[in-house]
Amino acid sequence: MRLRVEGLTAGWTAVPAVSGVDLDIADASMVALVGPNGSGKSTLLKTVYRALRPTAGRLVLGEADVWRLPHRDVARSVGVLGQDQHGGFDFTAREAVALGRAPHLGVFDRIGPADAAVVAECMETTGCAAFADRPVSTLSGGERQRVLLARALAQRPRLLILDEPTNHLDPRHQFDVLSLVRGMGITVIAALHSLDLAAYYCDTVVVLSGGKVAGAGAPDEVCTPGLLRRVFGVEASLLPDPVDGRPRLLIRPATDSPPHRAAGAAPQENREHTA
Ligand SMILES: Nc1ncnc2c1ncn2[C@@H]1O[C@H](COP(=O)(O)OP(=O)(O)OP(=O)(O)O)[C@@H](O)[C@H]1O
Repeated sequence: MRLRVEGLTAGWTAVPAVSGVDLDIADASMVALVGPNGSGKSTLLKTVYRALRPTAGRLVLGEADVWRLPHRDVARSVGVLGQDQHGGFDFTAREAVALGRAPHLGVFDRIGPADAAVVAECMETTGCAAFADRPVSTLSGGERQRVLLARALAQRPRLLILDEPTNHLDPRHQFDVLSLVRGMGITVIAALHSLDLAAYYCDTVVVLSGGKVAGAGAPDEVCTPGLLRRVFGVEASLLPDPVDGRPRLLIRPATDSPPHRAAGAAPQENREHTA
């Protein structure tokens, strides 16, 4: 589903956290939203899934203004894995994932066999089936993250919003989650802290800096050493992956960063005591 962001301004105080943002996100594309801490990534995503009303501008999903659509229509179209979601700690993992079917049920409907099949499939593809009957409160951070993703997928969204989806995940599960959503043929917008994963998996990288778009486009157009130095204060090299040729980003500290201390070296102030 195509999403157009037009002159979007939003925030929490008189000073907007994002301002004047224009983006045109193509149907079925995978977009990484990157930027330093506090640059406005979550704020922007919240305006899309209607957790924060913009103070100016529009979000057009397909042909409709997101903020004029009935709440239920948005819930049916937009799946969310948010940064501060809880996911039903009192429920089992299967029950928590089944909550994703709610927008598709009538007020008095109970989950039917077709819904149960969707829930089972989403748990399987996200690797949650093994702990389907365990209470969410007993799961590890990474297991819980996968349950929340399964719940978002159980909505069968046409736009999937992921706010730091790789948080808590080991490397294998980070790859699995991003490969999975990339292969679904739906529009995905993911706030990511790993610039390397952003470049490797996404069609488009959007860089936010101070609430404004500092760059947007294909990874090799946007992830340039100059832009990444300016926005993140790091040195970066974009190289083709030696195996599959896709873009990889090597990041190192900027030359003016505090000096790197060798692993295992005692901090200066402790040395006298340990000598
Ligand atoms: N609920 C809130 N109330 C007040 N200010 C907020 C709130 N949420 C975010 N902010 C502020 O808005 C700005 C943008 O925050 P936001 O969470 O969008 O950044 P982010 O790019 O997602 O950051 P991070 O990478 O640290 O998650 C920050 O200055 C932040 O302190």
